[in-house]
Amino acid sequence: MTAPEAGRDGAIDPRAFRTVLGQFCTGVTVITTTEDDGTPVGFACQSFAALSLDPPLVLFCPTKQSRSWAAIERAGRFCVNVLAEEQQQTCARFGSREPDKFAGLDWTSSPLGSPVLTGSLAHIDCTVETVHDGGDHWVVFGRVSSLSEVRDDKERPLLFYRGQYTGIEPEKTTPAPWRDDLEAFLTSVTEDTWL
Ligand SMILES: Cc1cc2nc3c(=O)[nH]c(=O)nc-3n(C[C@H](O)[C@H](O)[C@H](O)COP(=O)(O)OP(=O)(O)OC[C@H]3O[C@@H](n4cnc5c(N)ncnc54)[C@H](O)[C@@H]3O)c2cc1C
Ligand SMILES: NC(=O)c1ccc[n+]([C@@H]2O[C@H](COP(=O)([O-])OP(=O)(O)OC[C@H]3O[C@@H](n4cnc5c(N)ncnc54)[C@H](O)[C@@H]3O)[C@@H](O)[C@H]2O)c1
Repeated sequence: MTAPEAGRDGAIDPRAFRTVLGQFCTGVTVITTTEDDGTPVGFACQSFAALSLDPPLVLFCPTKQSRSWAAIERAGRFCVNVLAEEQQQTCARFGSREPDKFAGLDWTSSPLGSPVLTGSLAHIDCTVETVHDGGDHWVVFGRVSSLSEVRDDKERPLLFYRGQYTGIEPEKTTPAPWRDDLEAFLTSVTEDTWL
């Protein structure tokens, strides 16, 4: 496959951007909050990451037109639901413009009052800390208020890769052999250790 070319003025072609950035496989989250009247709100979000351990911060990037972000900004709080492999349909619904994304779904309230989707792998309850400009998106830093239990180490995450949903192979619920080396790398503490 030939490399995507930049436009004549050096601009990056949006399709090429998506194709190349789509090589970066991630998990998927649904980020939720509630309106003042208690109406639940949420959207599918791939651009989520751990940011800081001390203080405990996470980040996500909503598009500037997002009505879910407008609701989160008003509420000042949100809950990150880390999706499990079985939640593909849920993800598709929260990635759509369906008017009632919560219809027929089971959910409970987090300690801060944001929706926790039943069946999620984990959830992270946050307050909005700061908001930064990110082109056509905002970069939102959230302060972690509380963390869920981890359900079961046999559960597998939903993944998004090349613009499609995928998952970890069924038999791969235990660490691969190379994992020992990775573990040693991740747990070695040096001045520039990230985690
Ligand atoms: C796997 C996956 C990962 C995703 N990751 C992200 C992510 O990281 N960040 C992100 O922002 N989105 C992401 N999306 C897309 C997002 O989930 C959907 O766009 C979702 O519908 C947004 O919900 P909302 O309530 O914020 O949007 P809505 O406010 O319901 O709008 C949906 C979309 O319509 C457009 N829109 C809204 N209002 C207007 C208007 N007045 N005029 C014109 N257009 C308008 C916007 O582009 C908006 O994103 C992802 C989707 C999927 C499936
Ligand atoms: N960061 C985002 O806002 C983001 C991320 C993934 C998907 N989406 C949206 O979800 C829908 C489904 O996506 P698809 O099946 O067409 O996959 P796609 O082929 O558009 O996505 C491939 C990759 O491109 C990037 N990407 C796509 N849309 C982006 C955007 N608006 N801003 C920044 N990066 C973006 C992501 O890294 C994604 O993994 C589309 O409407 C897409 O815009 C948005």
